[in-house]
Amino acid sequence: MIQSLRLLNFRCFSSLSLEFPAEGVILIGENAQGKTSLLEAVCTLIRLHSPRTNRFNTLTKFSTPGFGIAADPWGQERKIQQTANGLKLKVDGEPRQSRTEYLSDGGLIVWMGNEDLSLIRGPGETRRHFLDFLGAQLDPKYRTAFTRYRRALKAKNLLLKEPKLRLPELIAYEEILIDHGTYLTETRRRLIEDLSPLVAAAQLDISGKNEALTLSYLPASGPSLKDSMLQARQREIATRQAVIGPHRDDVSIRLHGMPASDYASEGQQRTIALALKLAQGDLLHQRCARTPIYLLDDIFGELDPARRNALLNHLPKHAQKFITTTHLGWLESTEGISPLPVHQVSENSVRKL
Ligand SMILES: Nc1ncnc2c1ncn2[C@@H]1O[C@H](COP(=O)(O)OP(=O)(O)OP(=O)(O)O)[C@@H](O)[C@H]1O
Repeated sequence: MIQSLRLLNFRCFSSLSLEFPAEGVILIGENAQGKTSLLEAVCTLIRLHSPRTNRFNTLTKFSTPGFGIAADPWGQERKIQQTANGLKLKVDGEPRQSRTEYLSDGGLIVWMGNEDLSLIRGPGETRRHFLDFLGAQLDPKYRTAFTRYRRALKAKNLLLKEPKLRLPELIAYEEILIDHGTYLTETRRRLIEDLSPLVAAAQLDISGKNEALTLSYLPASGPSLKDSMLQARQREIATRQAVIGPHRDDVSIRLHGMPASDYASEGQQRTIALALKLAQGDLLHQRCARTPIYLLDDIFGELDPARRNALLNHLPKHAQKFITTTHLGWLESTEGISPLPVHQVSENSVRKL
């Protein structure tokens, strides 16, 4: 839970200091006023990750040298500062030497936005990203394996592009990829097993219908990543790119046994996307001591009252919610949310209504 948030040169905000109640807040404003940026700041501070970009530099306000975010999630004082010399991290005034160390006792986030539809319609990358964001929150070793795998994959791909084959180096990178890739593959398989019943339950909750929703993991390798990689080596050398490994995994999402991307209606696809994110939160809530913070970016205007109410009722009772919206037309027909205070975001400043 966050009680106070301070921003310096973050996106469109020069300097901002806000207080939030335990139950959360509704942030209302016209387009391009900074609503999403506020949610992004919370996500970045807690998970060192922005759902909108992989490049921290883009978070810095134009023409300023760097940004800062500070807040007090779960009673700790956390601060991150992006400077010309990189990212500086502090918890309760003490520097944290690495992102892994900073995240080791950090908090949990569930982000829900309209772009979640791409979990159903988009490329495999979006579904891998969904698993990675969850995996890294549940298990710090997952994040380490992911980072090392990605680094080794980049090096292997560069090596495969060299005019002359350097086999011993290629084999050395393959060993790193097999080691960390196997951890990622096994963890992702378990995540899908654990998520499956939760997604089906959330789907039932939101749609109100018994629509059979199933998830299955589609690894881009056989039962042994090592065997698959060895078998593919000649092909990878010929095509000059690494084609085997968790960077090519996918997740199959089926409604009534048919691929949801091709057969589900737009409304059903939206419901499935919500169910996936709710299940993500349910798993975090079940497994971890802390309740996730829910960042809901402009999704309520799009939902009918029944689905909106079902979604809100599904969230853990004491979860803090940050909800952005461009209008409050939906609020009257929504149960269980009226005590949330409303803050107006306008021209890069925020005031309580
Ligand atoms: N690095 C940056 N420096 C300064 N301004 C930025 C930066 N990045 C984005 N902006 C601007 O910040 C403003 C707020 O963007 P944000 O996405 O937070 O708005 P929003 O209120 O969520 O809008 P919408 O309702 O359209 O989603 C936009 O005008 C955007 O162009």
